Amino acid sequence: MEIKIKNLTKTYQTKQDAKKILHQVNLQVHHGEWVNIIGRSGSGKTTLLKCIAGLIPVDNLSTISLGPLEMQHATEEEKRDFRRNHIGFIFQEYELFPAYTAVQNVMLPELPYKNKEELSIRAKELLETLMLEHRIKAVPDQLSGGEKQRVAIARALLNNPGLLLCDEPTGNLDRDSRDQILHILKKCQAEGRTIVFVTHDLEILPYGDRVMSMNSGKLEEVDAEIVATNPFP
Ligand SMILES: Nc1ncnc2c1ncn2[C@@H]1O[C@H](COP(=O)(O)OP(=O)(O)OP(=O)(O)O)[C@@H](O)[C@H]1O
Repeated sequence: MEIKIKNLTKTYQTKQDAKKILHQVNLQVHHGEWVNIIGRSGSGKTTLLKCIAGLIPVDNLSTISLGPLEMQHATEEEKRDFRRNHIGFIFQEYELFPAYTAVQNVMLPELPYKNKEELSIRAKELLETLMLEHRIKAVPDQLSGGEKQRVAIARALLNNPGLLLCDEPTGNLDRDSRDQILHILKKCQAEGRTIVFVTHDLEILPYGDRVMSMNSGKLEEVDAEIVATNPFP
C-alpha cells in the first residue's frame, strides 16, 4: 500500500493550551517498502502513526492518503472500515487480552464481523506459520515476550492487511526474540506489505529500506550509516 503524506500538521488542544506536535510533515512510502522512524522520546513518532491510521484528527490543509483512501475526505466509518481491513497494528506492549487464549486473542477483533469457525481456522493457521501451534490454548501470562508478540502479529495479519504500523514492537524483547520478530516482519514485507516501523533500536535499521528522523515534530530522511554513529545530533 502506498502512503502519501503532505503538509501534515498536528496540534493537540488541551484545556489550557494548544501544543503543535507535528510540523508540516511530508512523507511518501512506496508499496512494499519498509520505512524506519527514529527520534527522541516525545518527538512525535507515535502521533505520526496515529495520524497515518486516521485515529486522531489532523490540522487543516494536511493530507494523508493510504492507497485509494484520501483521509481528509473519508468519514469516521470509512476510516474505521479501512483500518479493520487494511492496517495491522503491532505495539511494544502487545496489547493482548489477559483472560483469553492465544487463538482467541487473534480472533477477537473480527468476531463481531465474521463466522467464528472460519476465523478459528484462519487464526490457527496464522499461529502455526508463526511457530505457535503448541501454544494456541495458552493465555498471555503463560507466554514469553517473543511468543506474545508473535500472537500479536498473527492478530495483526488476520485480515491480510497491506500496511503494518509498528510502534516499538521489539522494545521489550531480548535480542534473539527481537531478531525472530524482525525476520517475520521481513517475510511480511516480502509478501508485499508496506511497513512503517518506529524504533529507538539502531540495530534494526538495516532491516528497513529507509530511515526517517523525527526531530521536535519535523521529519527528515537520514542516512542509516551516519545515524548509526551519531543517532540524535
Ligand atoms: N492526547 C494528547 N494530548 C496532548 N498532548 C499529547 C497527546 N498525546 C501525545 N501528546 C504529546 O505529544 C508529544 C509527542 O508524543 P508522541 O507519543 O507522539 O512521542 P513519541 O516520539 O512517540 O515518544 P516516545 O518515543 O516516548 O514514545 C509529547 O509531548 C506528548 O506529551
